[in-house]
Amino acid sequence: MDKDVTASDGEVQKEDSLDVLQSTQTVIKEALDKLGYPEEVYELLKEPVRMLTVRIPVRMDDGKVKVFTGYRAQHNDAVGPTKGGVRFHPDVTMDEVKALSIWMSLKAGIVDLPYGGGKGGIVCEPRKMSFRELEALSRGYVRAISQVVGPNKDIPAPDVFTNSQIMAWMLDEYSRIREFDSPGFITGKPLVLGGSHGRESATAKGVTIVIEEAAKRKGIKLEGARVIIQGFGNAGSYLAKFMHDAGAKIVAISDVYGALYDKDGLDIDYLLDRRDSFGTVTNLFKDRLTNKEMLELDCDILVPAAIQNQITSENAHNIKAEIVVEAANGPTTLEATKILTERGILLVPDVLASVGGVTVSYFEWVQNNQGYYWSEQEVQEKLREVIVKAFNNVYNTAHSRKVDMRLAAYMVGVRKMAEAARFRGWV
Ligand SMILES: NC(=O)c1ccc[n+]([C@@H]2O[C@H](COP(=O)([O-])OP(=O)(O)OC[C@H]3O[C@@H](n4cnc5c(N)ncnc54)[C@H](O)[C@@H]3O)[C@@H](O)[C@H]2O)c1
Repeated sequence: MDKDVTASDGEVQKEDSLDVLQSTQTVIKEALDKLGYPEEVYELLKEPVRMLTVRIPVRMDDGKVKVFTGYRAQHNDAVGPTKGGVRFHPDVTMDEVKALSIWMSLKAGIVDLPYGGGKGGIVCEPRKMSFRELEALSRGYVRAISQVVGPNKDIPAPDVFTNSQIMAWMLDEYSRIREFDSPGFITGKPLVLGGSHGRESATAKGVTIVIEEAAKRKGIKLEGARVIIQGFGNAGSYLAKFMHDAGAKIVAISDVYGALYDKDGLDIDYLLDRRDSFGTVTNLFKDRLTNKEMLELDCDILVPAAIQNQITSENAHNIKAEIVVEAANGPTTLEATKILTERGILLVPDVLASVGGVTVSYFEWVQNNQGYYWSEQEVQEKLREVIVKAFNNVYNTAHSRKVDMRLAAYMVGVRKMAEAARFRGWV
């Protein structure tokens, strides 16, 4: 069975998140070694500098109090304040939050933002909670972490199952506690509360730009290119739309229920129209493939945009794509990365491919700080500039240092943080 993000088997999920932390640490170690940093730098960067666990009591609609567990990890603040999303999910674990905070540091380094990485999570089942309960939980979380967050300390954002409404409640709670309006405390806000144009589709826009750059390197024209996208949620659905608009042929898409395939290209507008708010649509069709079958179909570009551990040593030999772009976090194992690279497939790793979200979050924070707001076009132009530069930097590092794209991305991502820590006299 696919390991679902909604899997109820807590043990399996815990093992997965430990794997994610361990494999992240493995690549960080390799990157620091390649860059010639001593062991103490790795000792500092292998774990967050600060990890807070909080208990949040919430009076539920039935009158009883339920106490939720939440986390906030701050990986490293040598470069600047930490930044990263808060996820609401029943399977959130401390190790997962730690690993995700490290990834945020790497992403910030790759796009050269003045941040370190942070991440938060609350163990809860938001799909079974009322609006009122979600508001109370969001406000309770901010009260519990208010001492360690702030516009110049640690800046939260949306993540899995959190959205602009939740960011608005969190902003309001923080502003009440501090007794002044501080829109730069959180990003991913509604536009009327200081949100940025282009934030919602930023991740998919970033992935689209990365695909354009990767396609150029492989001599593939996007017009008519055959694309497979796993996952039809926020990332996958916007991406399908952008790629479709760019003239690519989306031959397959999938969600948790299965995959749809048409070698002549799917009707993306129709599927977007029928998709529900959880990113599912394939359950409306009888003729479905499994996710596993879909990943091995013939195509030019494959984009895993759903969950982790999808391309492993078991199926990496059967992937037909020339380019694999990881829109999801951790969809390819380290073993599979090696296999794909040896086969000449251009793999764009998650820490590079999905930087669009944090980049536009940064733009939002900058606009909040200066109190001057940009047009959609300005946001898009600045995003393209940042992502093209980051892609070139990683691609060139991979070639000049003769390493795979994942290790190259980690080398680029970790360098600024390590240097900043050194200049500060920490290591
Ligand atoms: N949305 C963002 O801004 C953003 C930013 C960075 C990284 N990501 C990563 O992209 C991935 C998708 O995020 P999202 O925001 O689109 O999530 P989402 O919850 O909106 O959508 C997830 C999609 O994956 C599908 N899915 C769930 N379990 C599956 C399974 N076992 N097999 C196949 N499909 C499955 C769901 O049906 C849905 O279509 C995640 O790994 C996330 O961490 C997202």
